[in-house]
Amino acid sequence: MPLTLLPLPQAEVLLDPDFLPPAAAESLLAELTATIPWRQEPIRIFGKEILQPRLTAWHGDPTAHYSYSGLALTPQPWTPALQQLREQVQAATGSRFNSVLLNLYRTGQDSMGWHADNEPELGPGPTIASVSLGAPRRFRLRPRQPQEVLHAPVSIQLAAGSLLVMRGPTQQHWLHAVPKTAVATGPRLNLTFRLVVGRC
Ligand SMILES: O=C(O)CCC(=O)C(=O)O
Ligand SMILES: [Fe+2]
Repeated sequence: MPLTLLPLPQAEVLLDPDFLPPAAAESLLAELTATIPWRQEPIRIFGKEILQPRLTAWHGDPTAHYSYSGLALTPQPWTPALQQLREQVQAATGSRFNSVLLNLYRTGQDSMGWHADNEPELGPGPTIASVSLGAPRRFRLRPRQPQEVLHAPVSIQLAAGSLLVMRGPTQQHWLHAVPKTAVATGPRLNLTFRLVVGRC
């Protein structure tokens, strides 16, 4: 199925629920879970140091430096599996990416809080392409200023093999999150492909 534009104001969010065939999604999940050097990074929240509620990794071109929630991330090199997925995602989106952030949500207790991917390194109106593997989880979107963008929060079930694209004004006007769930949930692995532009 092709990418389909979701009818959201001040946003360009596209979804292909069947980007990867189930068998390909499953073998990629097994390979990445086993071979990626996963880390649980500390972050500062309200002046307090805690560990992120998920495992992460950052891979990309050597020039794609990035900071994320106060962390300075130097990319690990592309692995053959990540490079192949990058090419598939580039072909499907018509966009170029030089890095990928991987998030491993080990159980339903792992999560990602409300945020926008609006770091200066991504430039204005960034395109972010998100591939999900493993257990389905709810991806939530809500307007940053509900009095300006009149729309209720949106909940999208991101299942294994799905491709979600956020581009154009999305990060400027909307926030997104992956909330915890009390439902017993196996691991979910998400990859967000990004284009980091150099700072001068
Ligand atoms: O896990 C997801 O679906 C979202 C990940 C995300 O928002 C991010 O990496 O910035
Ligand atoms: Fe994000």
